[in-house]
Amino acid sequence: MAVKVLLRVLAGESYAASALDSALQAAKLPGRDSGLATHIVYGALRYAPTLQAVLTPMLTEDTHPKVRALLLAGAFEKLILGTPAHAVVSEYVNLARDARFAPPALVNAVLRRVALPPETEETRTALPAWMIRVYRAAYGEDAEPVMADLLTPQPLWLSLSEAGERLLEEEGSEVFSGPNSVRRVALARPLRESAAYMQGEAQPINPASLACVDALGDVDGVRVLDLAGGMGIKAAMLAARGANVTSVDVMPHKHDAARTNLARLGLSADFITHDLTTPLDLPPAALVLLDAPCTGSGTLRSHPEIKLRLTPQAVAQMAALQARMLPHAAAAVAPGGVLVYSVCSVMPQEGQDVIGAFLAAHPDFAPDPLPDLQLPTVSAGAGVLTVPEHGIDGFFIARMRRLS
Ligand SMILES: C[S@@+](CC[C@H](N)C(=O)[O-])C[C@H]1O[C@@H](n2cnc3c(N)ncnc32)[C@H](O)[C@@H]1O
Repeated sequence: MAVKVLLRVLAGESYAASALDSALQAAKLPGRDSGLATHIVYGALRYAPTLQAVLTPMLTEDTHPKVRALLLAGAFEKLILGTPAHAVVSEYVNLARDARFAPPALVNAVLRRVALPPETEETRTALPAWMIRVYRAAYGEDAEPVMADLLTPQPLWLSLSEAGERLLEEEGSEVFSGPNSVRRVALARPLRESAAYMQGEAQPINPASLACVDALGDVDGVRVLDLAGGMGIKAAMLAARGANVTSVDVMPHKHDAARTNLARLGLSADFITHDLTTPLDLPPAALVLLDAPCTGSGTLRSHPEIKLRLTPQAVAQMAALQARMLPHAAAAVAPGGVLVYSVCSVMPQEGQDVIGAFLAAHPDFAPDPLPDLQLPTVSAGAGVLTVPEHGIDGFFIARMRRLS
């Protein structure tokens, strides 16, 4: 199952999370087996650049993607997970033969021979040189532990009410501490089957994602525009804090998912379908959040496949889209009001550069001090970057005030 999921993700057909989720739901594996399948999929993707560097010279250009996916999983088990080599070889040869996935003799030869490459920065971090430079520039001395952390399994973060915490513990889940109202949780059963989730007492959210909401300050009783609101994770947090939320996104099906999720949480918001690269015809609001579409480069621990696809050209394209959306978000801010811009990316082009160019062209806006985000951050131009360590995502967050 892990190999089939890897095949879909490597072909660019799906993100790992959704491909794995549907495969796990269909397969109904016992808990330990689904844990192992999850570990193989994410681990193989996290280490893929390093593992592919040693596998590729042993293959030919026309080696089938199925064979590549199978060998990637096998190499991960042998070289990173530390499964005994003879067990990996025999299991993957059987799999290749029984599932008709690959020529067994090839699998046997490659998995016997494959070994870790000599250590360089790139093989150690499983990141391309240009991304290593981005991490070093953003985090300085902290870059090394940050990049090491990106290779480890991602914890589950839940925003929990007291009742939610109690319900999870009653089911045998472990609830650990966490920043803000978010807790790190080790689940005893799938989240969607837990009473806490079904009763609307738990919402998955990364602490850095919640920090974007924190950046708005006190929202209780305030009308808030949640621009690029997507499936409404931040809209839910805003509504839970008493905001009167209008969520805008270009994709109507995301509104449906957001409405369903808000209803589960006993919350509500208004939804507007609109392309934010064009003017937004809404009365100005005191608080506006633009959580812009981005490359997701700050989420490599939970979405390791992103690093396999990301190119400097894709970063530039995303930055151009963000720069087109920001002035329309700004026009929706009432005089004296606040605009928060956030992206789950650590690329300077999508964060500080977009904001720097915006502020230079809009003298009616000025950087405004951020409230305490309760997370480690480093400064990045007129905003901050959260430090993507210990399972916290890397977000760029800037807060600006409209002066007139
Ligand atoms: C980072 S996601 C938003 C996540 C969301 N704020 C949340 O917390 O759940 C970015 C969103 O931007 C939306 N988007 C992309 N291009 C857009 C456009 N031109 N106009 C409006 N929304 C757009 C995408 O559909 C996506 O939902």
